Amino acid sequence: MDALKRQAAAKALEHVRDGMQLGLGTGSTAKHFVDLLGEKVAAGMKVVGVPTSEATRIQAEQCRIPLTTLDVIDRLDLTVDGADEVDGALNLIKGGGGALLREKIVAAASDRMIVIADETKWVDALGRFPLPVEVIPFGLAATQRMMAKAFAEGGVSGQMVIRKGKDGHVFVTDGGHWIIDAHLGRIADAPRLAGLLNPIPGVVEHGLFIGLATTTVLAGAQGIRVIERR
Ligand SMILES: O=C(CO)[C@H](O)[C@H](O)COP(=O)(O)O
Repeated sequence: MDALKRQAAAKALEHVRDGMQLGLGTGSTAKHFVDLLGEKVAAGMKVVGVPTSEATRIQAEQCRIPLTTLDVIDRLDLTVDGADEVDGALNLIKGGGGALLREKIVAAASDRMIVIADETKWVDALGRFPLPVEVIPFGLAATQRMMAKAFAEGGVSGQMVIRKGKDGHVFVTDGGHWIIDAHLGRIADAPRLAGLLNPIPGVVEHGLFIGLATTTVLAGAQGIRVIERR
């Protein structure tokens, strides 16, 4: 599986040109991309990156990839990131690694977003992977009640679990928030559900990435498939 992730990352690297401003994703697949990009930079390629998490920032610094922020530049040419699920419309579930907020800010500031993944991430409908929702701890029960209402209106339901870290404590995001993983099963209309979650005050962001990915690179046993958004 790791070899497939690296293959997808290598394919995405073919889209990187000298002088590009890049969003750098988070997770085990994006980690391969940052590694490979670091090799290009060491060989003389000139790019600048905006990392989507502290983990990626540390990795990119180790790889000596020049970094900047969205306070200094206003647009990115390309973001390359992983995903937990990708559907046929290239809508995504992201946030398995807990970086969904910065990932969405960076993707939204990018002209293009290439999603890199092994083929197990390709799904008919989003939702088997629990939907990460980043929330403010204050008033959590009220937020969860509003989320349950949004889920019901969106035709889904399921358990909401506050994410814990490996140490057993509540997982805290880079932004200081918590994550609720919503076990919804199958989301028939992901754009509609995204629209229902957006206005909830205690919801900082959710892991439905609608209309952001322009390309998906899927690596499988039979080879690499590149799927462009229609
Ligand atoms: O959204 C993410 C992090 O917030 C990741 O991109 C997603 O979880 C996929 O990770 P991996 O490449 O390790 O399977």
